[in-house]
Amino acid sequence: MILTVDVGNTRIKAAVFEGSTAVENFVFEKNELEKKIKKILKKFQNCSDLVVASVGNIEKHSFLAFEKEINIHFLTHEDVFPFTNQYATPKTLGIDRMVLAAGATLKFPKQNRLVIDAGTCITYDFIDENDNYLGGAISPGLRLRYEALHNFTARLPLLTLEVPEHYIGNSTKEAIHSGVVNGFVYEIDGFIDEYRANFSNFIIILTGGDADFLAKRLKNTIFANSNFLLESLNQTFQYKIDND
Ligand SMILES: Nc1ncnc2c1ncn2[C@@H]1O[C@H](COP(=O)(O)OP(=O)(O)O)[C@@H](O)[C@H]1O
Ligand SMILES: CC(C)(COP(=O)(O)O)[C@@H](O)C(=O)NCCC(=O)O
Ligand SMILES: [K+]
Repeated sequence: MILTVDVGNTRIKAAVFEGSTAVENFVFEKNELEKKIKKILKKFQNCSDLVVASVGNIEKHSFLAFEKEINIHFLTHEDVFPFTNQYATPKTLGIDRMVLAAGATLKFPKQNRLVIDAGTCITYDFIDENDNYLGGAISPGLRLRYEALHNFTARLPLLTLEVPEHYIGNSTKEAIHSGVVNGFVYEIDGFIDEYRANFSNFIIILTGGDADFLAKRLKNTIFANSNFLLESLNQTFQYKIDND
């Protein structure tokens, strides 16, 4: 069994895999890391490897306490990936984006793929049918948009997610909800339309903490898979074993 851990900028997601099946999923905060991992390893004593992708402020040493119990693989851009990286700054490419790109490449061979991860940030990653990773986009995620409006103005309240009644917001609150939620949805539909206009035959993978919320609201029909990053981590690790 493999324990996969995704350290994002908001929270930590983990899953135990038996082959390609996620047996159990976990979500927790950064300050709970050691306690939670300990608990998971106690429950799943057959776990042989722990595979981590971190873009948060959690480094390899945070896992050293488990070194005696389990093999630790803290992925970096120096690991083997199943695509050709054409990003101009490959060393600064987020490891989460590399893992998503690897998962998309392995799971959907010989086609263009667009991965959209709606987490703290929205990331767009495009891998063409010849397995070239071309890049994509980074923009603020849903909660970040609400927080930014409040943090960088004098008069805007901090609101939490509510679906706007109308695109014409008729109060401060409604205007903010419309700007954040509709802006979020229009942005993603706009990007998808742009890719569609330029590439035929491509698959879209939608993931991240806001994926389910989004999937229902996009003009484009896409199925959300909020487990795609953890599944991709599991697959990237298998690929690393086979190709190292
Ligand atoms: N319980 C929750 N705590 C925090 N964010 C949540 C929660 N449920 C849904 N979200 C949404 O998930 C987004 C963060 O997604 P996530 O994939 O966890 O981020 P990251 O991978 O960057 O840590 C936020 O924009 C927020 O709207
Ligand atoms: C863009 C990100 C902050 C997204 O993080 P997340 O929303 O998954 O927490 C992360 O992938 C990152 O730090 N990237 C480095 C810059 C780049 O990918 O080019
Ligand atoms: K993201």
